[in-house]
Amino acid sequence: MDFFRLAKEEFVAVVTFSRPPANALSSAVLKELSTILDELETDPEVRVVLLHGEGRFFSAGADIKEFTSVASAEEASSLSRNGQLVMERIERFSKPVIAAIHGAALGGGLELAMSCHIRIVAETAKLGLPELQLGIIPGFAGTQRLVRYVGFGKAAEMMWTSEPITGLEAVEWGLANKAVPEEKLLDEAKQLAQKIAAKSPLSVRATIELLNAAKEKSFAEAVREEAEWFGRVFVSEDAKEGVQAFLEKRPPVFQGK
Ligand SMILES: C/C=C/C(=O)SCCNC(=O)CCNC(=O)[C@H](O)C(C)(C)COP(=O)(O)OP(=O)(O)OC[C@H]1O[C@@H](n2cnc3c(N)ncnc32)[C@H](O)[C@@H]1OP(=O)(O)O
Repeated sequence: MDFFRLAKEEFVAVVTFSRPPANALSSAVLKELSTILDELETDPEVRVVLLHGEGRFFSAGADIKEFTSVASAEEASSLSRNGQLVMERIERFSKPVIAAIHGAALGGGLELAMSCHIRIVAETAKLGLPELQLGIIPGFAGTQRLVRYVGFGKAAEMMWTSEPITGLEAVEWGLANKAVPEEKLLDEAKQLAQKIAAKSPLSVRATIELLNAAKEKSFAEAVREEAEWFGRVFVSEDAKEGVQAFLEKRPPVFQGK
């Protein structure tokens, strides 16, 4: 691996993005991230993925230096589509993906963070979509995900001014779950990851599918799916264990079966 390091701690895979100086998202980075996701998806020892950046930033976005070799509209569209597919893969990943964001998550860096299921931010982190400053637009689905988190007006303002918001503002605006002092960021994110990893991977997976269903299906269709998932999960060994543990007044131990 050239751009990421992987450490597994008690069902949590900590994925460290390390591409100095800015953790810029080149095509090669996106390809490697995809390969890592393939590996983590089938690893039974991994129940939650925690993504963070090494160095000064989570990620300063797509690799601007790479843009100079993009010659045509078709090539640029394909760069955008390729990034969108990786982001979509993360949003649909069968295990929770948490982003721990410090320094800056700008452009593609914020688009990556927005495709994760949960964002924990450093209070002082800067989050923004500054692409219009470069005379371009967000291309890794940022125009669509940002508006879902913060609404039309704030999304428009963030893009049109190119000005980032702080981690604290991101929580106020609904873009991040929790803001903490930067020195506590990784610990807080790991604690959250551990809490989720203690749940049954089957019920967690079902909720990811259902949360994503809200994105594209009608309410009626999605709640029908909820009932189907409810049935599937209800007859699992983990469901028996959860109920038994409650009755025996002890914490459940889930096996993912
Ligand atoms: C479809 C997706 C599209 C996109 O994502 S477009 C990109 C959107 N992102 C941006 O526009 C952010 C660009 N970067 C910045 O605004 C600033 O940088 C920062 C705020 C992140 C940091 O500013 P400061 O602390 O003054 O540092 P520094 O000297 O500007 O950057 C440090 C080194 O990092 C490189 N760098 C920063 N961002 C990128 C990037 N997105 N792609 C490639 N390189 C980047 C710089 O060039 C420099 O490098 P060197 O030390 O060699 O001069």
